[in-house]
Amino acid sequence: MTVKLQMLGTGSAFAKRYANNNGIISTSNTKLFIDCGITAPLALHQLGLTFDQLDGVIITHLHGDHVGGLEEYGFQMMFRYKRKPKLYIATTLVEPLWENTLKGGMSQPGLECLEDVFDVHPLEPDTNYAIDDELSIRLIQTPHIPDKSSYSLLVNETFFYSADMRFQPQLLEQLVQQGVTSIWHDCQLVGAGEVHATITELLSLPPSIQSRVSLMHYGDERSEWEGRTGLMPFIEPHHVYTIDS
Ligand SMILES: O=c1ccn([C@@H]2O[C@@H]3COP(=O)(O)O[C@H]3[C@H]2O)c(=O)[nH]1
Ligand SMILES: [Zn+2]
Ligand SMILES: [Zn+2]
Repeated sequence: MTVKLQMLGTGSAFAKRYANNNGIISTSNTKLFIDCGITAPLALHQLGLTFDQLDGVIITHLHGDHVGGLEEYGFQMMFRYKRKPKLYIATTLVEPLWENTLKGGMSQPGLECLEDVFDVHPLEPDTNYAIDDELSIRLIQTPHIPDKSSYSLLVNETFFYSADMRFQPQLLEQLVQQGVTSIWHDCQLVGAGEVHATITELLSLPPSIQSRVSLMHYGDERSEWEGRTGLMPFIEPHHVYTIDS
């Protein structure tokens, strides 16, 4: 049983050298986007893939670098490939994704709600969902922007994907105690970490945690930080990682 994760991009929302921090998680049966941001359609094309080669998408929160590609994804699947993609998303985000993000561009006669475009699978947090025999996903609500719901992903109980979150050392400690062996964490390299964990904060983690952390969602200044990130390597865009075996 092998789950693979390939990042379409590993950049922060404002990065220009790296595409948005979106991934493709795959098993032998299923291929899903993890988020589908503004740069996802072009990044997918640059990898030589098309939207119909994926089964659907898991959404973590409603920022453009995570959902800005969904209009093109939905329209391509509807008009080019004639199939509704699966959409795994927190129950709390179903209505706002349509009303606040997609409705302006997508609504037209026959397209009046999210379910008209996607095969919507609402997820409750802290609950494991078997996507297929090899892949289970649990949403964990984590702090990012005040009063705005945002979720991290726990995959097969062993792999934690922060998506966008502020520094939560106790959560990371608890996850490792519960058997998490790998943590992919967003990382702000410059400035104060108001909505993301900073590299300074992540460097304060003990070696027992740091040794399990890899860094993603970083800015264009990554090259200045090579060799200065403690035990935490940068995730490479496009590299295919095995995250569970
Ligand atoms: O209160 C706020 C809200 C947003 N922002 C910036 O906008 C970006 C939106 O995408 P992101 O969540 O990947 O990163 C965010 C930050 O870079 C911020 O600095 N403070
Ligand atoms: Zn982001
Ligand atoms: Zn965000």
